[in-house]
Amino acid sequence: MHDEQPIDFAPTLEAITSFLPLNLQRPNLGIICGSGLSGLAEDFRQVVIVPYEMIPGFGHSSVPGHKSALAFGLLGPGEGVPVVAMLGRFHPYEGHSMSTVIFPVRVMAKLGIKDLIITNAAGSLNPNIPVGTRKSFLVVIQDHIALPNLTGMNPLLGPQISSDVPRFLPLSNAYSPSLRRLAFLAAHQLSLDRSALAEGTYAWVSGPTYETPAEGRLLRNAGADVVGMSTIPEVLAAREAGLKVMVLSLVTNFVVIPNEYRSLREEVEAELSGKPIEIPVVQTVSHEEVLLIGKEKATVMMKLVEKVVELLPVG
Ligand SMILES: O=P(O)(O)O[C@H]1O[C@H](CO)[C@@H](O)[C@H]1O
Ligand SMILES: Nc1nc2[nH]cnc2c(=O)[nH]1
Repeated sequence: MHDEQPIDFAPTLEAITSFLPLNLQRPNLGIICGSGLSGLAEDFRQVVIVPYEMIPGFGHSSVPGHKSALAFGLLGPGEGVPVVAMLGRFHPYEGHSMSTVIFPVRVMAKLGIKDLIITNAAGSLNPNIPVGTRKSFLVVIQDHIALPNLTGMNPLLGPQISSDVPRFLPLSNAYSPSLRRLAFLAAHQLSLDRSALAEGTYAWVSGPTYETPAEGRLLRNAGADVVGMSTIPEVLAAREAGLKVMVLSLVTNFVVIPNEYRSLREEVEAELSGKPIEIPVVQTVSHEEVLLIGKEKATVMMKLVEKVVELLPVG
């Protein structure tokens, strides 16, 4: 599952830069576009698209709503900031190894990015974080719970990629306070409703199944606000490389976490006594719903990211 050989980035970096004009070769900022959020790159100027299939070491993103390409371009006012965006990411549930999942982040770090904005679609575990149907609900992630990390599936397991990276990476400050502040400042400057941007904890699960009600309760009781199947491997790789990280989750659905189960015994007994009771419809989540909300609400995410870029200190 983990590479034993030191990683040779040279062929990957050479392949990528061969597509790029000089001014895009050293991006300052990386953006990872989550499910349905690849539209984030539509506002790039002087855009150059490099398909993953042209990049040695990159996998193929097989999830609907994830394109499979890097987009380079300029974002923000004036000359613009050179940025690189992943239009589609890799998830372990697709069958990608952890090293493939985090490889693009390591490559973006080698290209020179200093900050990484990671976006995702996520399910809400917190009744105070509603789902983006009419309004948009974004969550600035301030912490995470990664059950795979605690159970022998940490993406950084394996030999150190170089002696420059820490063997024991501290994660108490994984989510950059300065970037998180910028998100709230940006929301204020865009006059977003206060309730449109929350702060919360992301739970990483492997997927591809969505949560059972009991799993949802477990994660909620453990302190998570939203849950998804991505992001944390990328956060770890970014922190290992010394990047500043901000994560924005677009809440696409509620995770169903009833406190009580309906009693089938009572239902059957009522039926037998001739007084059938109303059977509630059990809600389920689907990736189609995730993509629909993602598509509808990506604009707000995009505006917020653009405003953050505008507010980023120069240099
Ligand atoms: O986290 P992203 O890739 O945005 O997508 C989320 O949506 C998919 C499930 O609908 C999962 O991949 C989950 O992680
Ligand atoms: N695990 C998980 N991932 C998601 N991605 C979008 N919604 C969800 C969800 O409800 N659960």
